[in-house]
Amino acid sequence: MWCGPAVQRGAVGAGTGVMCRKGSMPIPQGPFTGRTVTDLARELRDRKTTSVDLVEQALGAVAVLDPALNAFVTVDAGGALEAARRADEELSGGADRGPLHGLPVAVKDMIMVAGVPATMGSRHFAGYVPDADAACVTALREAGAVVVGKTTTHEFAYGPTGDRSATGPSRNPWDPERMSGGSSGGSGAAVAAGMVPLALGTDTGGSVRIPAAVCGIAGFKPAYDAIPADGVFPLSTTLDHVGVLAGTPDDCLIAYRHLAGDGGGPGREGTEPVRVAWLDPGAVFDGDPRVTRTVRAASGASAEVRLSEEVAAELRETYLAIQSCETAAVHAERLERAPELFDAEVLERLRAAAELPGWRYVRALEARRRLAGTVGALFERHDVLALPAVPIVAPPVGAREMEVDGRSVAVRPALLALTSPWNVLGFPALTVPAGTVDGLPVGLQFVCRRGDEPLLFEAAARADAARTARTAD
Ligand SMILES: NC(=O)C[C@H](N)C(=O)O
Repeated sequence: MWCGPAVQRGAVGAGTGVMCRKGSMPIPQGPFTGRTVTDLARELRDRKTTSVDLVEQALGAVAVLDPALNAFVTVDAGGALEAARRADEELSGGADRGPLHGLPVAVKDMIMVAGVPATMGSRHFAGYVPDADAACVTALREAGAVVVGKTTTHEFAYGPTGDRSATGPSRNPWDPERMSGGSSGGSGAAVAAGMVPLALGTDTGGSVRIPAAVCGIAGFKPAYDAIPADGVFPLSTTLDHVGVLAGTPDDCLIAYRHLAGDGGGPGREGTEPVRVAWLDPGAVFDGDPRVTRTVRAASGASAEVRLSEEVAAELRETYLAIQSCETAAVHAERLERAPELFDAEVLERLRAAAELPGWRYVRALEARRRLAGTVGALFERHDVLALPAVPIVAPPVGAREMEVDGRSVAVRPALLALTSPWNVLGFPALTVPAGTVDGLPVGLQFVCRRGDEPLLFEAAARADAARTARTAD
């Protein structure tokens, strides 16, 4: 029997012993598989579990499952158990901090957690221990969540493949020979394998949505700066976004409301149906037609829009120019002083980035303003755009070319093609599971304008309900 991580309830720690197989590969089912944040919050309030118990389940799952997946760089068992004990005391004393209170969460290793090593996936930061929490970690702690550890990132988050990290590649729970995506690949694998119910990631060109899509979970990149990035190591400061990975879009929304500087914005007021338009990905990237078909069928779109080839090309070039110049600025001293400490592929990208002339950056900033108007106009008649998050299934770990529909496709541009435009424009974008192709998950991405997040989540909830109904048939 072959079944995905989200199909069955937890084996590890829950004692059911469920392990699914594809070929000879065991598919892990951790204790949080199929348990939503709302389920866990109810279990805690009904005294069916405690935060200490949930944290012990997470730690147990990491011990059993992580050797095959490499989702975690650092596990803070002592700190987590202590925080869980405090959470239990507060809850039993009636001090309820809301749905995240007492829940174990994981944090990408680009985000600072006080007293816990932060490597950014790089040998440059071996032994570095920050002394303060990032703002998003403070917000999680204020919501009562318990940080159990730090997750694997592509070195300095500079790569969507998640397989170039000082501590080795993170692997996909659906098939550990495949990538879990990047750069928040550890967060994707940790949630998809049910080791934790929720994880933080960062997304500069797709790094939350890519792992979420290829690991079959939900991933939300909010509007630019909606979650403050203080205490997050930069990749490209005007493209970097902090985001959330979880089992369902609803869980992402719950976390987002606690993380957003503005409290997550207003709820939805109108009762009009959400107008969802399919954004034909063809002009942007020629991907796997089976992925496009599967995602489209799940989208609930009632109209179709296209970007011109020129606009698609301008979005791509703008993204690359802005990211290259900004990341070259972040790493200029390291590149000069200790280039040998970088992974070879990351070094090659950084060197190429540093070659780009300054006028390209200025032009790209101008283009970004123009593009916001052009693409923003699509939202005059539609509330939400739907498109695949990633136009191919998870490539094998280490692959840089992959056969797609009888052609050879370059993996990195393929992974980034449909997610990076929304970093350039700063629009909120959410991916949800949309089914499988070749037994591997594919993600459906919804995009909206800043302020329309309630519509985005409503469109996603509908697609999710339809998918769950289909799965149950
Ligand atoms: N961090 C990411 O979103 C990936 C990065 N933008 C890249 O180009 O590799």
